[in-house]
Amino acid sequence: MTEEIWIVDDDRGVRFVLAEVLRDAGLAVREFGEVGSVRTALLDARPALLLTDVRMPGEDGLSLLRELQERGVGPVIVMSAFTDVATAAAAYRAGAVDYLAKPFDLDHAVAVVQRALASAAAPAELIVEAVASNHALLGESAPMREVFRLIGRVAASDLNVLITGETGTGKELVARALHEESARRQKPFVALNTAAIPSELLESELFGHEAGAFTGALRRVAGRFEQAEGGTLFLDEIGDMPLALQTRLLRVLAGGEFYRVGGRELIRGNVRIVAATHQDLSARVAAGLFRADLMHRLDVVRIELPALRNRRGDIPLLARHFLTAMAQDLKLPPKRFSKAALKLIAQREFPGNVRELENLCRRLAVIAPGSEILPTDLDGMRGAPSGGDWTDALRDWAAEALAAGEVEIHARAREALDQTLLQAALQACDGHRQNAAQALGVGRNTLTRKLGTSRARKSS
Ligand SMILES: Nc1ncnc2c1ncn2[C@@H]1O[C@H](COP(=O)(O)OP(=O)(O)OP(=O)(O)O)[C@@H](O)[C@H]1O
Repeated sequence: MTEEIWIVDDDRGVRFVLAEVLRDAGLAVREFGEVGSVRTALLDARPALLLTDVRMPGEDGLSLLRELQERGVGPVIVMSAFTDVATAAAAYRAGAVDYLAKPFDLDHAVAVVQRALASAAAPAELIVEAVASNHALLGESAPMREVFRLIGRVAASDLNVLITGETGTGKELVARALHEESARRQKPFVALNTAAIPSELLESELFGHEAGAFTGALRRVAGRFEQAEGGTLFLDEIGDMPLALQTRLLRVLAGGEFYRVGGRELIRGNVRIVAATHQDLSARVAAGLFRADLMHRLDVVRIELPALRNRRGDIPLLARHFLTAMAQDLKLPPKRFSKAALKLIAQREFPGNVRELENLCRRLAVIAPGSEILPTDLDGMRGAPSGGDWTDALRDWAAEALAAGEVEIHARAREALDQTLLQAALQACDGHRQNAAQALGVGRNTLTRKLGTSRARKSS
């Protein structure tokens, strides 16, 4: 008998089109509208592969998935319209080999099924196929799918995680997702930014203090460790932690016990540590600024968040999400991006990463006049001054001029700079010298003199 693909979905339409396209691909298919009938069928048959929706009336697909996992039935591919990191992580935890975000492209669905069948003999590598959502952590690029996969894998464990990535790449969101996906989710998630707190206060901030421990300590205060009891403590910018405190933290992590500042009572804590840094921690270790043993203790699992410029594929999804969310938050009429505007945005550099994109969308939601955002709305809306383009060109020019043995290149460059700025300002101010001088932040006389020099040069 040909081995069958089983499709479990309460939506008859989805079952129908999926079954059709799989049959067209030469596969045998059997359809189920609910979990109960799958259970009955399992009494005398086994599928080659099972595709199941996660949310169905009555029993859901995830409990079926767990059950199949225990009985060694698989592989299973999960389908869901709730394509957030939480659903993806839960699916992988329960043993799914792949994930299809609804609505899915049918060719893509066939490819995913064929790939799962091909690798069914070998232990399947878990891949998030397409995760797009209106939940917190968004992304559909390959590097972000890898991040989701890691979150799904390690969230349930108590392993310490180190999240690295440039500023604004979403490190705190990942820390929260790790917490939300863990058994600790009912307990507190406590965040502490090590760089934002003066070093002399950091110890009592972390471990708390007793009344009278230092001047001004009137009452006993619980530190972040105690506040996070049973939950997750997120230590942001860990690379900036002073060395003395690193030693103390290491001892606490090794022994699981600590004293409040000025206290005698030994406190035993049960806290999962998730740390983050935008710095190269190994370089800090090499420079003697960070303890190697502490790094190893924190860096049990590492999640590296890619810079936004290295996952430009995520920009349209994020931009649309931020624009809609901002309009909703601010109770403004909804706006959307024109294709051309979105294309321009996706080409930007974003040194401030997702945070910078979020800020840009916030401004567009408020400022752009029409309901459709056009390329012209982006004029003058730099996330951060780039400067990169022309200074790069200047550097190349200088390198060439020097290589060619030219002299007095500084004077020539200054002259070119002055003239370029002057002409741009005059043009912007319709030739009005006083306004142009003001716009540039130079005196009118300076402007006239500089214009004079250029004329004198040209006529000589
Ligand atoms: N993948 C993402 N999906 C949706 N929002 C995101 C994503 N990544 C970042 N953001 C948003 O961008 C902003 C910055 O994210 P977050 O604070 O997590 O970055 P960070 O890496 O911790 O930054 P820093 O190093 O400066 O503390 C937040 O408002 C966050 O909600």
